[in-house]
Amino acid sequence: MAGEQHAAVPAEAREKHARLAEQIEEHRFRYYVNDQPVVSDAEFDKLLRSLEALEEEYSELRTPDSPTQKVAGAYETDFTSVRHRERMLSLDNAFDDEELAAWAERLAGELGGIEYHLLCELKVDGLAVNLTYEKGRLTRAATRGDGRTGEDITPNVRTIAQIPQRLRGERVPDLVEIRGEVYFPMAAFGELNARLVEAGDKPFANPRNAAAGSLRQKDPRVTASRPLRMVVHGIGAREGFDIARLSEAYGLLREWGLPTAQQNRVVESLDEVREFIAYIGKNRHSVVEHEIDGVVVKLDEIPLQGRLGSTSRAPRWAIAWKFPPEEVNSKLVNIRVGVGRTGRVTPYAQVEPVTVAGSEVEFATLHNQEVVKKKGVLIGDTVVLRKAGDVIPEILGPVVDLRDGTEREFVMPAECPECGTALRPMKEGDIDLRCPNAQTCPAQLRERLFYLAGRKSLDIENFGYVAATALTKPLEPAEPPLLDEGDLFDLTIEQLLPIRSYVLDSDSGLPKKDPKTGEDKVALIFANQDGEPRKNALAMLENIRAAKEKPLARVLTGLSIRHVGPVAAEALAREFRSIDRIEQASEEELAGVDGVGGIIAASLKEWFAVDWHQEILRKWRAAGVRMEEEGADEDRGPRPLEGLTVVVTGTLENHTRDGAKESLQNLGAKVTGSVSKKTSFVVVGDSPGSKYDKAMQLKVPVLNEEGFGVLLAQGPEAAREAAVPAEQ
Ligand SMILES: NC(=O)c1ccc[n+]([C@@H]2O[C@H](COP(=O)([O-])OP(=O)(O)OC[C@H]3O[C@@H](n4cnc5c(N)ncnc54)[C@H](O)[C@@H]3O)[C@@H](O)[C@H]2O)c1
Ligand SMILES: [Zn+2]
Repeated sequence: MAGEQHAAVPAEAREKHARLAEQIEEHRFRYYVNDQPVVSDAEFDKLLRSLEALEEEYSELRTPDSPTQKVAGAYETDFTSVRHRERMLSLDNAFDDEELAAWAERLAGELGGIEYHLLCELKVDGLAVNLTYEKGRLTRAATRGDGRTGEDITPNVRTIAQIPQRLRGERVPDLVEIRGEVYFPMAAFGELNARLVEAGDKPFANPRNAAAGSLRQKDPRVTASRPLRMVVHGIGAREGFDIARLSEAYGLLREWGLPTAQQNRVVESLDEVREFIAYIGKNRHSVVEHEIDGVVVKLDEIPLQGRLGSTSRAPRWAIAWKFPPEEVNSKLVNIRVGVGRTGRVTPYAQVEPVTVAGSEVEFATLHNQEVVKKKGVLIGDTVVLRKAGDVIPEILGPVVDLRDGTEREFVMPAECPECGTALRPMKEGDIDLRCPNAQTCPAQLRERLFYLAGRKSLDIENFGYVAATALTKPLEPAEPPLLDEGDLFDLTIEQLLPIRSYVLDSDSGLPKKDPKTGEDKVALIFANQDGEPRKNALAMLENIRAAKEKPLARVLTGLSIRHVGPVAAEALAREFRSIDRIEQASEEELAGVDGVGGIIAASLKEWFAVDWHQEILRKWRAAGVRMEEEGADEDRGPRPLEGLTVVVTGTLENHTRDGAKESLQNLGAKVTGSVSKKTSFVVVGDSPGSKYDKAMQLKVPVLNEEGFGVLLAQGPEAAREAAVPAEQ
């Protein structure tokens, strides 16, 4: 019989099975014992799936000791092994809706008409732990191990503040096994790796490994120093209490002082499960402080769970919906540095292109040279790359166990990669290094031009990264048409036609490659092959010309004055109505403008004091760029409230908050958000809150809506008469 079955399986399939099984076992060992996996979970899952597919085809290969049939984790380790009273299982997975629906259908079939509920939970990406409480006291904590026996980690678990040593409340049972997940909060992960690297220890590749590695320490004092947390998500053996629904059990667990999840939801239909999955999928990074790799759907009725039972590795009454992986492993090919608009020099990682969370990733930011050090990554490392939603891709950590000695440390360059100027921190003590050549560094100028042409500033169409690069650092002619932004509005088509430059990829900003030669692609940017102007070059010039007429706030934004973004520019333009007036205003006057403040005021003063900035203004003015709002010189009418500072709080009956503010500003008053001794009046409507109390405390005159009317109509003297007298 056995002989016949063997004959049915081709030798290659058998070999492939053995090879895969061995690989899987090795990865499991690295993952569960060393806490240092060398492949991503997605890659691991793929291996396991191929093994399953093979066993699907040749069922003889599905022996009880196949990796597909076991809860992984029967290893000799440094810890004493302990037997769980009830088995700890893994979960079956659903990777698509079809698999989920098939599970739900099977469930309904087996229950044949009995009413039941589904409990949706988050799948916590941590490590499974079993807590045994006897007579309410925590007597043992263990890892899952192979599901029957795990590692005794009691002293380590006792260091986790969130886990009660003693259950509180009235209905504490004689015995209960609590199952849950210990995790490492994402936000604390970088800090831990930085500490490890500094101490010369191996950094962790991701938070899940950090959780496992921190908990499985020989010395519990080390565990105690790590910010581990836990969520409970199940019950094992129990004596002395009975409960009908798992969702109700969680309520009880919470009363006992155990950390249960906040997001669990009981539903009745598969469609509601789908809704929950969709909602969590969308809010994966905002609902909790830990990583989640999916949603677990469980049959809520505990007696019915028993009826369905389990396979050798997983319950039939639950299923795990897996989210697309956000972590992949890739090779760190190089660390390059980029120069930003303000000259800040930032290292960034270039990895072998990989697809993660639906998009291809080739670059990840590294922020500064200290971050590179703290992450402990070396050029040539295999690294764990994370792309979470719309967030910029990030390197979590290196896979240290794959190093072969050829990796090298990143060295921050001493000179600007674009203009060769020696880099330095702007202020003493700054971590960030900058290229001090703000005026003509092609990188900084390119970024400024790109910003100036952007939607928040002058919004110049046909003027993108390619044009900005070509105008600041062409390959030909040797002298670029723009050495700073001063000549922007004087550009002519004759200047543009001969420019040859790299053809940049709009995503990466790097030169495209010529498919034939493999070299960086170089071309005429503004002219076609016959040397005639391209349509979009002419359009760009036309749009630059038209931009001269844009409102003052946009022109101000386009000057790339530090901290002066569109909002501050708007406030400045509204208040002063011309660049000259802004320049002439004192630092105090500038700082007093709502939406401006001290930092921006100082930055403006600094900016106007620089010669080449003045030269830009001179050239722009000569070219006809708008330097003042229309009617700026006309009489603005009387300003009877000039010099007053007013706070408006609470709801007014006859004015909106903005309306009240505007009326005050039109009459020359300054409107601020917080009450101080310098405040002239506080206008209060209904439910005014703490600002009213503050006004009373500081004895600032308080106006009700009627008093506010007096202020607008008759001025401060009359308003003071109408003010609510402050408490003495
Ligand atoms: N990268 C590697 O080399 C490597 C090696 C081995 C395993 N792994 C990874 O480990 C995982 C496989 O481990 P597994 O067998 O534990 O399966 P699993 O992680 O897919 O699911 C089972 C586990 O989910 C946990 N869980 C989290 N939230 C839960 C909840 N709300 N309710 C119930 N259980 C919950 C439980 O602890 C349970 O043991 C996979 O993600 C796999 O990729 C990776
Ligand atoms: Zn430079």
